[in-house]
Amino acid sequence: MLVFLSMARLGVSYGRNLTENMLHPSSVKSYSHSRWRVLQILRNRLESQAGSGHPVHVRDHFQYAMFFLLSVMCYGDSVNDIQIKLIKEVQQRAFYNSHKFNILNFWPRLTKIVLRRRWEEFFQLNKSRQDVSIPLIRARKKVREEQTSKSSKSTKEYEHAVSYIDTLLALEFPDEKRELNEDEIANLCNEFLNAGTDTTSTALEWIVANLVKYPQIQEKLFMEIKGVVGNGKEEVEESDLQKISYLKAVISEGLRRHPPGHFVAPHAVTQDVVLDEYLMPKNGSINFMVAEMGLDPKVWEDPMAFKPDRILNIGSQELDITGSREIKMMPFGAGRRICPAYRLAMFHLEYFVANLIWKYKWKAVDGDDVDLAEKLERAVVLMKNPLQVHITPRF
Ligand code: HEM
Repeated sequence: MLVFLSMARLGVSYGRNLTENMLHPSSVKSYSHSRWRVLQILRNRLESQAGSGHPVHVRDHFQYAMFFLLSVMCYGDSVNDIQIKLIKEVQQRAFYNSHKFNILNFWPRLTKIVLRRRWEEFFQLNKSRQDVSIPLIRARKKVREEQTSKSSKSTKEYEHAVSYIDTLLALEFPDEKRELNEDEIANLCNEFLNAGTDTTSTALEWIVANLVKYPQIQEKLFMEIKGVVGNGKEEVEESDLQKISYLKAVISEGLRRHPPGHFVAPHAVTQDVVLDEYLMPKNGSINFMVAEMGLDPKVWEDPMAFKPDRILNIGSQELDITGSREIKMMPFGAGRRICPAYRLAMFHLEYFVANLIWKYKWKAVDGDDVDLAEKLERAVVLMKNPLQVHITPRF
């Protein structure tokens, strides 16, 4: 457990900074090839299920797409389909079992005796993640060394894209004068994938669910995309996205109404603070009710409704989702510990929503309304009844 806790600290001080660096717009741009590749894979998966005549269950396809994309950003472009499936399998097993291990944080000396089996299970699970991660780290290291020794002349931008591992391999602890070891790198990769995949794929499912439930909003979005992209193009390109203001409004409204996490990670109070006559003592643990904020009727009129126009109507003062000017909603947290990948997540949501709506008409399964009931699954709030749809190619 000590290993686990020290990695949590590493995650804060180093992992966070590095995640921010590699998610800088200039690094993100070099992944456009991978995004296009993942979009093709996602479309093939959706179409092959639609072709069977059965409704399409989107969740697994969306999760797979996000695992694929973030695995490439983490381990480099050479990870293959089989490896992605393995990464997804071990990451999800760890994620869905994580609640069982919280208790091990308390009195480790005692739990090592009375909960010996659970400790074994925890180490086993951790080992299975490392067994998948470490060969990928070594493979990436080799690719990088080969690229450097050949001083590769490839003009393909994606072959030079900096992966998360590259940034970790280049790191040296200033005080200890040592590099990160493989276990530490693997743990930071686990954090990267864990924090980024289910959150983004869940947000995608909620947003598409609302576009299925409200076909007039879906149609409006389609027409707005058409106005920018024009006829005859297969892809909504990344440079098109920022021109479609209704798209950003749909995504923001989706995150307001259905933030994937209803809380942020626990924070600590650094000094005694009195708020509304309540004392929050120094070192007290504190959290924020993210979902409640987005549904506050004092801030949002008719808060339960899905109305992207309300975001457009905010006007010239664009909605601030980072909480730097005001806090009306904070799906990514706010302040110093805001999600380091919030721009990337917004960008992925815009890219996939735009391209999926551009390519297909999405309809509810005959006679069914879309049920927006929620279910808490570990830290993420999912659709209780996973979305099922019919899709028809538009062109
Ligand atoms: C819609 C998608 C996403 C949502 C809603 C989301 C939301 C959040 C929230 C609420 C936090 C906690 C902030 C706090 O404690 O104050 C967080 C932290 C974090 N997120 Fe995201 N996130 C998303 C996508 C991503 C992606 C794609 C990545 C990585 C590629 C990522 C990496 C992280 C990391 C590493 C942390 C921990 C940062 C720290 O320890 O300071 N997230 N995210």
